[in-house]
Amino acid sequence: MTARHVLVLNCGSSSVKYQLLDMADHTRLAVGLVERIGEAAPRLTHTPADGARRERALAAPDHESALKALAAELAADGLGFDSPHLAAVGHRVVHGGRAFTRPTVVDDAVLAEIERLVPVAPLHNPANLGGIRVARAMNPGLPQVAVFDTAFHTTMPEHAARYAIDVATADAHRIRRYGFHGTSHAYVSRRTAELLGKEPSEVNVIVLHLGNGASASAVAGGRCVETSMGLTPLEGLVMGTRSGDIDPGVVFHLARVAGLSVDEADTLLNRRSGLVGLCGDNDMREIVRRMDEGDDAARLAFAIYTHRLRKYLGAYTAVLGHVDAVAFTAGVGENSAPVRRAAVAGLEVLGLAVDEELNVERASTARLISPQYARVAVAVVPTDEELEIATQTYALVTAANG
Ligand SMILES: Nc1ncnc2c1ncn2[C@@H]1O[C@H](COP(=O)(O)OP(=O)(O)O)[C@@H](O)[C@H]1O
Ligand SMILES: CC(=O)OP(=O)(O)O
Ligand SMILES: [Mg+2]
Repeated sequence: MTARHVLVLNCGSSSVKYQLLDMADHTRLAVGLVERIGEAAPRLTHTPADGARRERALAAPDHESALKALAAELAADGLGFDSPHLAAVGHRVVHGGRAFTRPTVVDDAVLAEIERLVPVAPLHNPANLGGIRVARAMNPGLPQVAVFDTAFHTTMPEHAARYAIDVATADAHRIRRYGFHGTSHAYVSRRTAELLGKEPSEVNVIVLHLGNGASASAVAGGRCVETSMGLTPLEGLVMGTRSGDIDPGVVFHLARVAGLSVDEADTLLNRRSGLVGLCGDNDMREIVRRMDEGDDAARLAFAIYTHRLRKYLGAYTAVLGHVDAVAFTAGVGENSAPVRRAAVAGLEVLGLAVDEELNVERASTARLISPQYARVAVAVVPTDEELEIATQTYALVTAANG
């Protein structure tokens, strides 16, 4: 019997998302979420293959008890960490620095390197590490594979990855553009090539991953050459709660004039800025609804968000020289026709336009929304980070065993 199930774990600071996939046909055997870890009233939601959702409150003050609880749910269906069908656990690890350019089977040296990267990803890597350690303890014989958000971006040329700051300081503290959401950018750029009937090596694609976190990438012939997130996931596009691009002088001003500590400035820019800072909401559905009712704050937030997208489309067109497609993905990119319309508005000069009838259609599969005559294809391409993590994990462990 071949073990061909892969459990994918995405451990965030206050949540654990998980999926169990059968790699023979990519069916989801279980999908679940533990949320509000370390906060009041943590909850677990578990949906097995038959769709009969189970929910329960959880006394989970930490990631360890969250993982034990999700393992118990899986075990109840005979799919626990000791299942003979389970080939590996694939972990989303946000920061892999420059060391990790591909998925990696975790051993003590790999754990130590991920730990070494905590100072450049203090919000993400500790939770990712916790997930790996607990999963390993639950079944020490099972391969644990780390799949890094940063890996896809390690092909960026130095002139895109380096900031124009003192080189010695940058090197001493590993300050450079790493980029994130790489698993999604890789998957979506590949799917976009497929949609065009081409090989990834034949096309240049701009991917706009617009979820709660949001980032853009320029992908030339299947390789990332530029991306909007930087040392941390704070740079670039306007996000749900993060500011994206800002004059670094703002931070000095907040410290010297507004009297904020470094941690307070960090919290302001990461958690109380972006859409939520501008209008009090970070859900794009709510913002569009308020805008339609004439709400000025919502209208301005939407305008700032989409203005930033147009700037990046222009910049990345210049970086790539020739663009075959722009792909919208993640929660906002896949679902918000108004955002897609506004993001390309006025960019006919770049060959960009959407066909409004196609744009407002609702579908869950990859599709083109540009008019037939358009020079550049505009596409909506649903991302699937879990499937991509599972695929990379399975490929690695089957190659190792074969
Ligand atoms: N139908 C919709 N219309 C507009 N925006 C939507 C819709 N559905 C989801 N979203 C947006 O998607 C966001 C979440 O995106 P998602 O990719 O799931 O985020 P993440 O994985 O980063 O948590 C929500 O904050 C919401 O703004
Ligand atoms: C890196 C990052 O921004 O991730 P997320 O979108 O999951 O917050
Ligand atoms: Mg997501």
